[in-house]
Amino acid sequence: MSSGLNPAQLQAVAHHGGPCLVLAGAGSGKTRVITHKIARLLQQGMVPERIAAITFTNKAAAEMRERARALAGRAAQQVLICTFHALGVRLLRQDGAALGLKPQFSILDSDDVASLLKDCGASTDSVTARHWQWTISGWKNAGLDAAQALAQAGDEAQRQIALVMAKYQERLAAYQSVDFDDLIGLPLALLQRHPEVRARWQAQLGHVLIDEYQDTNATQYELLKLLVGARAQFTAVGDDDQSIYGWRGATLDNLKRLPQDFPALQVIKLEQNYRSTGAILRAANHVIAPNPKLYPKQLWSDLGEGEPVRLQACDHEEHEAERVVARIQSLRGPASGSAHKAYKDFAVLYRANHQSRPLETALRKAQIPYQVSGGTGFFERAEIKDLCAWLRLMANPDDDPAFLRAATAPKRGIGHQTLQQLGAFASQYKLSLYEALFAHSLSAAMPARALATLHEFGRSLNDLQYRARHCRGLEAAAAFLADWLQGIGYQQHLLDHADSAQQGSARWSNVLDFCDWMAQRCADPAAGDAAAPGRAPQTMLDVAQTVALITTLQDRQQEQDVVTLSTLHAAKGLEWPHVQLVGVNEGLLPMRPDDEDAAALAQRLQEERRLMYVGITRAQHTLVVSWLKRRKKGRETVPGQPSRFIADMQLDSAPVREDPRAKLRALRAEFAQRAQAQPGAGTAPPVSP
Ligand SMILES: Nc1ncnc2c1ncn2[C@@H]1O[C@H](COP(=O)(O)OP(=O)(O)OP(=O)(O)O)[C@@H](O)[C@H]1O
Ligand SMILES: [Mg+2]
Repeated sequence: MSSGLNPAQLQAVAHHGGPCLVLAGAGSGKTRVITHKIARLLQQGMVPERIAAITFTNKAAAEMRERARALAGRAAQQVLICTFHALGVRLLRQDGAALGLKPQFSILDSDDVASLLKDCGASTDSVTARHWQWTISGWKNAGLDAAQALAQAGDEAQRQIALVMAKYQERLAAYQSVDFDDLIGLPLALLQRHPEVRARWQAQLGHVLIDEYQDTNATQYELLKLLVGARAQFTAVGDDDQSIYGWRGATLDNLKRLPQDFPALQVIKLEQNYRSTGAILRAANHVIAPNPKLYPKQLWSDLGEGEPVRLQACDHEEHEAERVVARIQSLRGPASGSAHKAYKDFAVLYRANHQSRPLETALRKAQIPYQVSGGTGFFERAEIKDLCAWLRLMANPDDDPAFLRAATAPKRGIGHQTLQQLGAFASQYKLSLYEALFAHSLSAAMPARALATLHEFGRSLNDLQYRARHCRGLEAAAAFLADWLQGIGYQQHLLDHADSAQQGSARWSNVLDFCDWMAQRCADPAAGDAAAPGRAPQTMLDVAQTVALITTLQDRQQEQDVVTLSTLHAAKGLEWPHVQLVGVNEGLLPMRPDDEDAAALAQRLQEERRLMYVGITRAQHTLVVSWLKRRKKGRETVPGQPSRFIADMQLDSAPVREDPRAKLRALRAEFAQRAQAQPGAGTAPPVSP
């Protein structure tokens, strides 16, 4: 079990009888320490239920469970491996009664919270409402209740928010509901106020392990302290350079506090990176260098220099997406070749969710299977599926699944029964639904009113198709799209069916984004189409045909071998052989809100820099970084600048000669491992700093 661990990792795994912190850079095997330590504890006879391992995401938890099972067999399945929030649920379901919470309490998601806040008097304007929601969440994360928030409110606006918070908390209690912040805050209150519950949990947990410790927030830290108690049997692993959740209240102070709060803390540093080639690691080290150092560390790799990191300047998002696809296709090589690579070896990472849309479009066109991690894929969104159904029908009126969806999105008086009757008629005469619509004998098969609504739908489709065929140029396209959406009342439909104003406007903004893309495709190059210079203008019908092509591909969701598209945040802790970072532009990464003061901005930039570091260090063998010469800003297209982080990577710097100490370290590690393998061997020598 100790095989595949270097001496420092082994030291962390073997450390027993007190608190342990592994502090190390990306790819140095911190997560590996956790899985091996779970296995070691089980091997030493600890009951699985007494071990808890806390990860940052459900995905990371699933992966850790899998790895632990591979190492330790079935016993690992009983180990509690979950996120802080899932642990909170466990605590509350088991012992929440002490706080007046029934075991079957419900958990509100962010949209539920938004609408409940609105009921409690929060602003109905979506931007302000979001600000209120964030403020309340921030207070709750800082451990403040409504009365404390009111007492420390700096101005009238804050007082208003605190008053709404008080109502909101009352309603939550009345509805037996909790929000995400409560999943940490309430268990903390539970353990603080009820010594007998606290003692029981402390006795139950033999060892607690925490991955990505740098991203815990103050409340999570307090909860952890109460869970481990004075015995402090825990192992935390983390990297201050990868702290990327400051915006959600995570604080690096937790790293500083650990040695103060636990004087017996054993700190172990890992320095060898097992993930990335020298070229990739060097770029990562250069990028993070300007940030202030909490704990200095020097990462090295003996995987060789590898391929240079490639930089690409792209004309615009679509161009970038095409190059991403081309690279995947060329690296994958012929399916039969020895160098053939799987789709799952590739990841494309970006700063913000909305950046997935052009990538998804290009991957679909090239029939490359992908999954969007950390969010819903653009083409999976209900509103985009609705619009695509209409477009598919314009391209091919005989597309029955599209007919069924478009006929009811939005609802226009065509009921379930009418569609069933139409379907029965169509299959009897071997017609498509659309063809059946205009068949003479249909009138005998269905009531006149139903027939009239169906005919009206058919006529509006015909009309759209006719207009789409003749629609060319940006202005005509914009007018076509506006008329279409207005004609079917789509914006109202979204607002009526959203759980909150915020959700409705987010969906509408996706629709507008999609419309922008379509309009650009129809743009007349003579009119200066910035997004697609040199491309022939298309009619709206051509665009509809492209959409039909890319959205009717068979559903590849179930496939395992897929390219990953992910935000940088959701990529934390993961690794892929081939990584492309896209949209590495000033204004995108670093992302820059306008309304911050200088001090906040400096903090923000440090966090964005860590995010870039996280992105680079996901790559094992190859890394491509691209930026856009023209990028979208809201609804406009503006000239793009490469991110400052690109210059900081110093891609043209000569490869440094391998640190001569690296070889010595590797030798020493090998020696230590051999010594371990010898019967009767002593403990591993301590690792030099
Ligand atoms: N001693 C080792 N020998 C061989 N491979 C190792 C060793 N330690 C770690 N690895 C491998 O290196 C890669 C990175 O390890 P791991 O994911 O545990 O690093 P990490 O420090 O948790 O990274 P991150 O900071 O990105 O979360 C994994 O593929 C892992 O299997
Ligand atoms: Mg990790």
